[in-house]
Amino acid sequence: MSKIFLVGMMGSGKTTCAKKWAGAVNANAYDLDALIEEEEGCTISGIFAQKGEDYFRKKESELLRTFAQKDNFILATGGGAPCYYDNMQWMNEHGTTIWLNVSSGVLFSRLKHAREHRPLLRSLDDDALKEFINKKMAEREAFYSQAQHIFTDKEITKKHFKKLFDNDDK
Ligand SMILES: Nc1ncnc2c1ncn2[C@@H]1O[C@H](COP(=O)(O)OP(=O)(O)O)[C@@H](O)[C@H]1O
Ligand SMILES: O=C(O)C1=C[C@@H](OP(=O)(O)O)[C@@H](O)[C@H](O)C1
Ligand SMILES: [Mg+2]
Repeated sequence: MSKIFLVGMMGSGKTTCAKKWAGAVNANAYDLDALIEEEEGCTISGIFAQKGEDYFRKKESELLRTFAQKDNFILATGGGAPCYYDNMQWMNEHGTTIWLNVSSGVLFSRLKHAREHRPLLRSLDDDALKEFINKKMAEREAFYSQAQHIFTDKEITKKHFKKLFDNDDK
């Protein structure tokens, strides 16, 4: 049974990879941000604006814990999820964790075109975005590095992902 949690910075590809990789392990793809939006009937940006980040973090942690009752999934978490409450420890205790460890240059090139839906990035110009990425990576690395598996840029492929679980079929 696969219980897989993808963690990493905004723009590392968690949402994209969960969808692309789910089939490789016959699992269902979920996205924590999408589940929060569904439950709140509001976009992530709207939740941040109307209820604040603390409220969002609480919801995020609560919804994460509903995965204790699920099986056969690959969950794309939000970039901040491992860094609040004891979420990272919880994920490590309940499944397999993978850190998509993408370099800051690649994150910048992706995020500069994808600021709109990310409330923490919205108001940043290019220089401020670069600074934000470096600062957040430094702060969050202590959490992300607790993941059981670490994929660096070139390893972030379906083939590399599938290899991790090949033994499960035998
Ligand atoms: N392996 C990849 N190669 C190139 N672009 C990617 C890759 N993975 C994701 N992207 C792009 O990067 C952006 C952020 O991806 P997303 O999956 O939303 O990341 P996250 O959920 O980690 O924030 C999107 O525009 C997506 O199309
Ligand atoms: O890094 C963060 O604090 C956040 C990342 C976002 O998810 P993605 O990592 O999927 O962009 C989303 O949860 C929210 O905007 C906050
Ligand atoms: Mg995402």
